[in-house]
Amino acid sequence: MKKIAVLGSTGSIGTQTLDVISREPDSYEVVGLAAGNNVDLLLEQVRAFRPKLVSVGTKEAAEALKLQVPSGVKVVHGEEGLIEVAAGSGATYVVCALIGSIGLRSTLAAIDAGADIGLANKETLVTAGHIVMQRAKEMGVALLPVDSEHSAIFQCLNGENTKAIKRLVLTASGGSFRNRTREELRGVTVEDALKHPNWRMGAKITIDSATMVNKGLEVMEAHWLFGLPYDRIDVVLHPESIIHSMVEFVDTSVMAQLGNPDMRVPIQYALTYPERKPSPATPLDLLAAGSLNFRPMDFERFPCLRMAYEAGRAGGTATTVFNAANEIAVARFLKGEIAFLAIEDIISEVLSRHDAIATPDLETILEADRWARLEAFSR
Ligand SMILES: NC(=O)C1=CN([C@@H]2O[C@H](COP(=O)(O)OP(=O)(O)OC[C@H]3O[C@@H](n4cnc5c(N)ncnc54)[C@H](OP(=O)(O)O)[C@@H]3O)[C@@H](O)[C@H]2O)C=CC1
Ligand SMILES: CC(=O)[C@@H](O)[C@H](O)COP(=O)(O)O
Ligand SMILES: [Mn+2]
Repeated sequence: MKKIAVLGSTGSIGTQTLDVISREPDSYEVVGLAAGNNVDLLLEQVRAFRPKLVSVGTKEAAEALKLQVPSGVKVVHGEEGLIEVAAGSGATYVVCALIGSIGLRSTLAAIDAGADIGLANKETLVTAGHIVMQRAKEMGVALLPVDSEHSAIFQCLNGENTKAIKRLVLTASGGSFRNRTREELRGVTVEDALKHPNWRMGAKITIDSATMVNKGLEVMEAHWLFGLPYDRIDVVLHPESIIHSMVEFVDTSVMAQLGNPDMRVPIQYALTYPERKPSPATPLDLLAAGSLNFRPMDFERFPCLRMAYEAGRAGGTATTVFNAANEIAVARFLKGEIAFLAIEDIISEVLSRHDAIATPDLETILEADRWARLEAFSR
């Protein structure tokens, strides 16, 4: 039986993780849950899964929750609370499903505690990929990708020698505005931006998908997970989101992983690897799908993806700053403070004011993250 902690249990990935877990109650024991503000849903989860340790965003929320949880459940809060659930709940497997670089320190804490990691929180790798990968290697823990593209690549690789890989091809749906010109992006609303054509996800990643920042973060995530340089990681537009990504090998063979868009499949694979189990997802019917389409990526139309490659190639704190500036810009767009196109302007301006530091230590990364957030607030 796996002892599981879920960081971000009330979110899109967190709730789907608990759905997967609830279908195999004899295989998992939930020992820790962590959330932000959604105390009501967290309380429901506590009642259903009976973890011993839970964390919420604030002290006030923790005080309220303490009055309602069954006796014996310890309630903690804040980033230290996340770290306690990650490293002090007795979990042997931690699902990192927080949104944003707030997931970095708790993911590192889980690795240091020797837990295997199911990693959805891509911002952690973008922010500090060299530290996370090195720490996982030193601790001998598995870092299993949850993100659909990286799970697809992981499944296609299936133990192949990295030397046999020619390139990775990440598929991109194009997001909510894929059929609009740049001119047509002026004045788009938050509501429109939140309508992803294929996936139902949290708000931040849905906006990232529309700006193509999500694919940029995923290129960086692939760089760290699979150890390939940026010129061997490509992106292709695939509006159906049925091929989740591909690997081209040196002998010209291409392996692809296909399936209907349903995150419970990669979540479950990360939990059961190397085994496969039946899934509640709807089986793929290629005859019903009819055709699969592909278009080249247009870096003029999606400048955030170009900036992501540039930041990735610059390396060091450039990717930290790219991510942090984007997090603030997206939060401001969601609050209605800035226009959709201002997201890319903010990322560009903040990056242009930053001199990247190569191979930064954790404190340097946290400092770059703080600096970029302040800069992005003031644009
Ligand atoms: N959703 C998807 O289908 C996919 C998501 N991913 C990645 O997975 C990660 C999670 O995404 P998603 O599930 O969509 O995000 P959501 O916004 O739906 O969920 C985020 C979770 O993190 C919690 N959280 C946010 N801030 C804090 C904080 N400061 N302290 C404690 N908890 C916090 C939220 O708690 P609360 O709601 O209680 O405030 C919630 O549980 C992201 O990195 C995303 O890029 C990758 C592939 C697909
Ligand atoms: C489900 C998942 O993994 C998301 O990251 C998804 O990839 C978003 O789709 P696009 O970024 O391709 O629109
Ligand atoms: Mn993805």
